Amino acid sequence: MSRKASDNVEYTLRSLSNLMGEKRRRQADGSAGSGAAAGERSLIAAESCSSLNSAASGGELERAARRQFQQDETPGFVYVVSVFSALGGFLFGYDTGVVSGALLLLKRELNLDALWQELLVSSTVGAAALSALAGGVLNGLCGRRPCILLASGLFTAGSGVLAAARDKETLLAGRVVVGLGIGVASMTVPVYIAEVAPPHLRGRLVTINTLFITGGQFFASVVDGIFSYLAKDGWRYMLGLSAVPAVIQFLGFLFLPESPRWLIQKGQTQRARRILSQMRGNQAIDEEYDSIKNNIEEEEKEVGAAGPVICRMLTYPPTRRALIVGCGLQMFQQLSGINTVMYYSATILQMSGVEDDRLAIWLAALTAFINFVFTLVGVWLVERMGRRKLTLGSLTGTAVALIILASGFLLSAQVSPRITLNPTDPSHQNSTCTKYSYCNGCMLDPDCGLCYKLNKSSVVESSCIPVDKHSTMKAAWGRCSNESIFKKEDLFWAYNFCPTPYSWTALLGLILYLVFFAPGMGPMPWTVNSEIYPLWARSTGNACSSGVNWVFNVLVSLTFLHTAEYLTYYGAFFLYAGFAALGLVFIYGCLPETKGKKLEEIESLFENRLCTCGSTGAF
Ligand SMILES: O[C@H]1[C@H](O)[C@@H](O)[C@H](O)[C@@H](O)[C@H]1O
Repeated sequence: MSRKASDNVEYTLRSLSNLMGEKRRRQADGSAGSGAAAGERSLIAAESCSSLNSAASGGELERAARRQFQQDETPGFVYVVSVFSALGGFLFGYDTGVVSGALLLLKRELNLDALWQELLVSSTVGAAALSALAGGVLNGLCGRRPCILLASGLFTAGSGVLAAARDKETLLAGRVVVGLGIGVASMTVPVYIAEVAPPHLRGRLVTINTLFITGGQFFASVVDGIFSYLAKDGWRYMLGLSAVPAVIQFLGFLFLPESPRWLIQKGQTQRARRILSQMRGNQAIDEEYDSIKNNIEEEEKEVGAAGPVICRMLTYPPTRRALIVGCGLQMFQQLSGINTVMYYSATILQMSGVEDDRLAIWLAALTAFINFVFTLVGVWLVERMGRRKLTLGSLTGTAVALIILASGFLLSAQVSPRITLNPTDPSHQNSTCTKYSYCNGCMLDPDCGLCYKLNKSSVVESSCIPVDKHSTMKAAWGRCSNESIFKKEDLFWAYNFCPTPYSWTALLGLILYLVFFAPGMGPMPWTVNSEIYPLWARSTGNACSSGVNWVFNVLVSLTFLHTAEYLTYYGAFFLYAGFAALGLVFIYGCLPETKGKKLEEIESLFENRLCTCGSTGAF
């Protein structure tokens, strides 16, 4: 740095600290009239900014100084608004997570077959995909606040219908309504938080939404655990409980404000100014307000306002690139298999030697807890490491963990115990279970399980028997058909897994997977999408990318069992590892760093050709 430049920097920092001292003094005096003070503050900000601009390392320094200037000034109101919005994330997590436990009870009480169970799970995710897409139009037309109110209204209505349902058709209707709420919330909440947050806190506050998603999933698994002991009507509590946070959010948002950025776009400038200054406390808002306003005007000049937003997005290169990056991130999040791993976690843990089947539901809670705690690590890291490094690091770890997980299944398959006994079915019914000579084939058949004894640690006297239709915890007939008797006789029943000495490898893979996935690949796709689109394209961009997330969520979960049947479990997890590796290449090449930038500055990051980020030397 030249002498002149460093003098300049020093001068700038000194004047800034003087200004801050001055400002604090004035606050303590409490003497300045608010109007005059605001005017002065604007001048101060303008002055500090213009001198900063002339500094040698201009942009970077300006941002650092601005951050310092603003750090302890963020009013609590921004946090309150963010937490109330993130209740949408909590409901998203709760309602997607709670259904597995509820189904265990429902299938017995309402005699649900496999198709209906599948319908009750996928209808919600399918409805979420559709409403996330429709949410783009609603957000653009009505604003963020009415959409959040609509989502919490849908959550409340849906949980009411579910709790009171008398038949499976009503249950299906309730699950669809809840799904519609999830879709709208999943695309609106991150956008709203990003628009009200100051730049230096934006990543952290939006990531809190994902923390609430994983928190909701964890809470759901605990509720599932508690109410699973209540065989009659336990599911009503499980499904109905989400009405509580939904009502709280609805009531809260009756009093919370609209996004100032949306208001400026709609020409409601007075209201926007008032809300912005409420969000920024005693800081000068003129600079931010002007930059948002100028940006909107420039965007309209550059891109025009005619035609559907999605067409304008696709024909304007920076937004087209942002859309590819946003949708790609969401696609790779789901293709890395998070929801399969979560869903399958109880079995993986059982494989590793946990024998008590009652524990299965609590083991799922443990997995959800690890996911939650490590999302918290993401909240802590996002403003330190930045989005790019965090996502790259997280996906690398996720890919390695998937390879370990897959190897665990592979090793287990290779030493899969032989089936030594072939007892005949007392009712002489035809079953596929008798055709398997190794446990591995028996475990992959959803209709069969392994009944065996242990001699030291090796499996002896093993047979592949049809599973009981009402409970996967016991066999339909024979030695393992009565839980209390077979446990006394030192017999074991394995459904969906094979007892092998390598099971711990899968357990290690599972834990590593969550530890790496949760801080980065879990939250970053949502966080990055909330900030990479210019205002005119933000609702549509987020609607599309959330839609992609939900569509791939359905695809991956629905195809898992078939994939496992064709490729076996280790094949399925190697496939996810392959997707994660592809995702790494994509993210390395295409994801720019958005940390600390104003939303209005981010568009410029997509001005260069797509996938040139890796060549700029930024990790
Ligand atoms: O970011 C979230 C989070 O990682 C959840 O745990 C997962 O279930 C969702 O599919 C994902 O979108």
